[in-house]
Parts: sequence; structure tokens; C-alpha cells
Amino acid sequence: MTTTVLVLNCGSSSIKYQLVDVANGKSLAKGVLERIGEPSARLRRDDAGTGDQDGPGSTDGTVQDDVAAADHEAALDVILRALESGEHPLSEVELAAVGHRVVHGGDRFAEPVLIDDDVEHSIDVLSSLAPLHNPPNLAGVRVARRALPHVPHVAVFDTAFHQTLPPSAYTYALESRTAAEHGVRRYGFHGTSVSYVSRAAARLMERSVEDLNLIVLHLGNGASATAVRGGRSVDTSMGLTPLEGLVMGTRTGDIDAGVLSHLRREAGLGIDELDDLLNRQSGLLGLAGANDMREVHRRARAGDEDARLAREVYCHRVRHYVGAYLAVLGQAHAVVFTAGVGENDAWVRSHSLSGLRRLGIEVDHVRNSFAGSRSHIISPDGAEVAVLVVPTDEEFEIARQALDVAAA
Ligand SMILES: Nc1ncnc2c1ncn2[C@@H]1O[C@H](COP(=O)(O)OP(=O)(O)O)[C@@H](O)[C@H]1O
Ligand SMILES: CC(=O)OP(=O)(O)O
Ligand SMILES: [Mg+2]
Repeated sequence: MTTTVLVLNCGSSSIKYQLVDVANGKSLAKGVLERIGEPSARLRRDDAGTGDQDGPGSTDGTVQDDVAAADHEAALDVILRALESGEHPLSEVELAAVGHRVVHGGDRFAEPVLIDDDVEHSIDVLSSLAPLHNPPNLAGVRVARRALPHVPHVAVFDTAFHQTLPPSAYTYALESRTAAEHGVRRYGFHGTSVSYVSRAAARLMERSVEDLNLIVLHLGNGASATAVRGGRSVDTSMGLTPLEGLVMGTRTGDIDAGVLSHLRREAGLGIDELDDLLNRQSGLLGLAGANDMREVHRRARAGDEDARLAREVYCHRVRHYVGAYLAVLGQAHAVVFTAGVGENDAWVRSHSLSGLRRLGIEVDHVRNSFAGSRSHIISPDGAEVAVLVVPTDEEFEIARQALDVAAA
């Protein structure tokens, strides 16, 4: 039986794709189509079958500029044609499944599922709880189901891994009838990444994940912290929506809910304006004028005080959650950095964890400056709490889970 899975991770303005042979862990083709809807849409592809998984962002292949991708349908069409012209044309590859990243699965989905019209409808209903994510996820599902109607399509949810949160962690102290009536609770996101990274961290530590307490810091465009006990999520920083917790590229993270009523009354902002302000105009972008941490560093080095403050706030919040989750877990075996910032940004790693020696947490500056793309330990030998950098691979994890569902 075939073990090849096409994975689609559809964002609002980009689609990441990967063709994976789950059996041997090989990536047969991958890429990202960015700036959907703009004339300057661009496809970065690596379809030479470079072999092993090597983390996000590592597209060492070719770049096609100005591709015709006015919407997700056109974008997927470009991707399917790119795959067809690569070393592993879809017409010659038998697909076991198409795996889709879906960010919000709400109460309904604790596991990956085979997509039918009813599942599609549920993803749509959950869109208001993940306005940056579920709508494009759904667009990808719809287009791909039409383009590849004979292959099983599987949704893999960011929320699923966090279904193990205990009620004390997922319950907001909001009047309970209102909360129950409107499904207001903490769900948590980035679960596919955290689950993959937890197991990869255990391998690096040569321990079983069941025996480890981990604090996983997924610092990408969205950012979250998760406390993982024995491979299960027991607390996480994102909540009902992917807005709570850490400072992100364009999202506030934690903010006093009173700010909303204050701005409603004082600035006359409507609900959609508030939503846009908190989700799209804030975070690093709102503080420093740039949502990419590399640009924030450039500005900070050039003396820009706003950029300096933005990265201080970012690291302060990470440190805040590390302390909180040390307390939640009682004891941690490792702090694990992953995703775009976590994997690449030595400055953020060392600033977030500085001064924590008495808690057993220390970063070795030589090890921290290693810039390769493989998992590595950045704490000194013998540290009480290991500090690790572990590249995430949401696409591979989605492929693995999608194959499980399709083969069941
Ligand atoms: N070398 C780097 N140094 C610091 N930050 C980086 C670096 N490379 C990427 N990033 C950050 O990672 C972010 C993207 O992270 P990623 O995990 O790829 O996000 P997503 O998968 O959500 O699109 C970028 O916005 C940028 O801020
Ligand atoms: C859930 C979430 O925030 O995802 P991303 O980091 O891809 O925006
Ligand atoms: Mg991401």
C-alpha cells in the first residue's frame, strides 16, 4: 500500500505544501506559495527530492516570481502544476491521502478526521474562533477536494493535542452559564507541532517522552508555550482563539479584557475594529512597525527604541510563561524552542532565559550560537533543566496522522 501523502497548510496569504513518503520520512517535494491575491505572488519550490526532513523555511530549490495566484483556487492550481512538472508528478504517484492543517477543531474534533461535507461545515462554523486561520484552511480543503476527488482528505487539528488539558487549565473564570452556552473555554493551538517536537526532544535526550516534563515554546508567526507532562498537554498559553498568551508577529497575546471595553467606550471602536486591532495590527508589528523578528533586530541594532522595547516585551512574556509552567509541572526536564524564531534566534533564546540559573535553567552561549538546522542542546552539560532547539515539522506530522486515518 502507498504511504505517500500530500500535505496542505493553507494560510491567509500563503499555502505551504509537502509531498511526503511517511514510511521512510522522505520529503519528495515541498514548497510555499506566498502573497496569494497579489500580483507579486511567488512560489518557492524544492522538488528535487532532497531527502530527509529538514524543518520549515529550508527551501533550497527554485523561486518562481509573479505566478498567477489571485485566490486559493488559482494558487492550488499553480502548486499542482508545479508538482506535476517535478521529479514526482502526482499523475505517477499514488496518494494515500491529502492531509490538511486545520487550526480550530473546537469541541467536536479531538482526533484527525476524514473530511466529508459535514466536517467541512463544522470547520466553517468554527471560523469565528480562528478568523486568521480557519477560513483559509477551509478554502484549501474545498479546492483540494474538488481537484483530487478520489483521494481521502484528512483534517489534522491544531487543537486536538490539547484535549488533554485538565478543567483547571481550560476553564476561564467567566460566569459559567454564559461560558457553557457559547463554548467559551481555552482550547490551545500549535498542537501538531508541539506533539511532534515533544517526541523529537525525547529522542534527542535519549529518553521516553512518557518520562519527561517539557516546556515547549513554539515561536513562529503565531507563538505559544505549552507544558507537556509525559507527552500530554497540561497547560498552554493560547485560549479560545489563537490570540492569548505570548507576543506574536501581529497579535497582542495576553491583554486585560478590560482594554476592549475601554477602547469601545473611549475610542468608539466597533467589534470588528477591535478584532482587527488585536489580531492584525498589534504584537511586534504594533510595537515596532515590523512583524518579522529579523527586521525588529535590525531596527533595534540601528538604535530604534520602539524595536528595542518590542523585543524586550517579547522575551519578558516568554520568560513569564517559562516560570508559570515550571510551577505547573513542578519540575521540568527541558525547555524546547521551536518554529521560525525559536529555531533561528539565539538572541531571543538567551534573553528569554537569562538569570534563571537558580531555577536550573541556563544557556551556553557557544552552543546557542550554533546555526545548523538539526536538533541540538544549548544548555551546559549537567544542567538541571536541558534547553533544546528542535526544528518543528508540522507538515510531516500532518502526513503521519493523515496516513493513520486513511489506512484505518
Ligand atoms: N533567522 C531568523 N531570526 C529570527 N527570526 C526568524 C528567522 N527566520 C525566521 N524568523 C521568524 O520566524 C517567523 C516565521 O516563523 P514560522 O514558524 O515559519 O511561521 P509560520 O509557520 O507560522 O508561517 C518570521 O516571521 C520571523 O519573525
Ligand atoms: C495557531 C497559529 O497561531 O498558527 P500560526 O502560528 O501558523 O499563525
Ligand atoms: Mg506556523
